[in-house]
Amino acid sequence: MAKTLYDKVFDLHAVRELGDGQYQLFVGLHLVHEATSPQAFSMLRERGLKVAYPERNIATADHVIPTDTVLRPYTDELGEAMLSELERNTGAFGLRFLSPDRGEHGIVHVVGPERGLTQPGMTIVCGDSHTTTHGAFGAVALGIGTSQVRDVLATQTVVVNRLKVRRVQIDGALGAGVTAKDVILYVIHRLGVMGGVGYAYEFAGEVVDRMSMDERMTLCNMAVEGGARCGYVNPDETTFAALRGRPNAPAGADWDRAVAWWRSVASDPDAPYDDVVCLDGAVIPPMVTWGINPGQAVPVDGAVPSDRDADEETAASLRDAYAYMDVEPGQPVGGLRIDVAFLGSCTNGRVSDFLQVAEALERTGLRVAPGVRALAVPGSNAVREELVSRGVDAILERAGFEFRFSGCSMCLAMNPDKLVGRELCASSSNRNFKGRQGSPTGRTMIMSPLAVAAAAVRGGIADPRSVFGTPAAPAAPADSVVPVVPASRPAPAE
Ligand SMILES: CC(C)[C@H](C(=O)O)[C@@H](O)C(=O)O
Ligand code: SF4
Repeated sequence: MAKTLYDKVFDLHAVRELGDGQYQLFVGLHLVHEATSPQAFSMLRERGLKVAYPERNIATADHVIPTDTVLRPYTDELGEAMLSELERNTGAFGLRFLSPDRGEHGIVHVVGPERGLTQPGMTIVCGDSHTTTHGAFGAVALGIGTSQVRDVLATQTVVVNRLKVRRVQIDGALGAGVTAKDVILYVIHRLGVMGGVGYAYEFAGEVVDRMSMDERMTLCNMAVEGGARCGYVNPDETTFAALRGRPNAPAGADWDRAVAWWRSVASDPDAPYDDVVCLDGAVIPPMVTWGINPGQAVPVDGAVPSDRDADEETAASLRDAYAYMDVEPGQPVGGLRIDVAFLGSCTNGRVSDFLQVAEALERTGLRVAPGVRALAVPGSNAVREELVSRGVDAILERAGFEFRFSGCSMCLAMNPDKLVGRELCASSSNRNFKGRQGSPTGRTMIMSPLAVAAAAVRGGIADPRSVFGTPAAPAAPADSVVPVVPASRPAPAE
């Protein structure tokens, strides 16, 4: 019987059916970070349990680590304490730890793919909602909670519900200057932030087929912001080319066998879907959020929507957003003054994101506007080293960006990188919730890296197509978008 990738991978990993739509699923790869693992390790200790398959559990540090230095001990005491705890836990339980001290660290959703750990046909979990990112490689990748982190450590299995599958088919061609970030903001705006609840999103169609792996990761990263527990793209030649030669990818005869198997897990052409949504790529504009959830987005040359014809619940959430963001219905988003520009995160902190911005800044000679604090934070240390080797750090710094060490940084501000007071931030991250970037009253507008750069140089929200001209920088070649990881130590901070 024809099947989707989701159903094939799910069935191959289902250990047993528990009833009520629940299954015990074997986990191929469990990624661990410092924010959601401490309690899980404590629970193992309390029960005297070991980690069942240590080699299938790999840890990194991302949420709390500072980005202005790599020198230990960190001056931020909480960050230092949480990192030390992760070091202790991974040491005691025999997990591989991608240590900042060896320059191996990075945001969990950046390091998995760049190390070739993320592969098609796998089940991947992590105590982090944006685990959906790994679906870009044709994996079934799910965010889990801390008690499930405990379960996976102890048994390498997790109890999950089987999801329905919605094919989100985007055909046609994107306009010049329109990026994967705009596509996913558009999808979420159209289908709603709760539209994907109960579904896995299979992203497909001509637009997705043409995307690089970096772009597919941006797309899948935010599937969860549209309510989908999992998002994926069927593996194809782009996927295989990106995996070839990576440290943990199969090699030699194993490679050919793996590729044959990876092809076989892709959705069958006649696979049945629970729902299909078809979108035209040509009509997608550069998007920017104006409100307090990722679905409250408009074209960058659009205006804050009115609550006039909205149902009561929507109207209430619109009014909440107007008040928090200090905007009015009908007000154009273009020109809204920003205080901070943040380039980075697991959504858009990869090599091609920074290359695209550097190309635009260098070509136009534009500089960050006075009064704007602009941060460029690579998603991993390997990304940072690749950017430095290409001279991208110098280009960004000449244009007025601070070029930092890698981490989650101001995406969530569980570290010293925070907004202050009512500051408004143009951000390439994925969430614009109230207080998300570290100040309880801080404001976030989500957009593509190019739009962040446009806002940085204009001092306010601006259409990247008019600031930098079109067509925008071509995407980086597919073989360079995810660097093959070096294992060197980061250069010490000045
Ligand atoms: C800290 C972690 C639990 C959280 C998540 O699950 O996504 C964070 O990464 C985020 O982006 O909000
Ligand atoms: S970069 Fe942001 S979204 Fe991604 S894992 Fe870190 S905090 Fe979460």
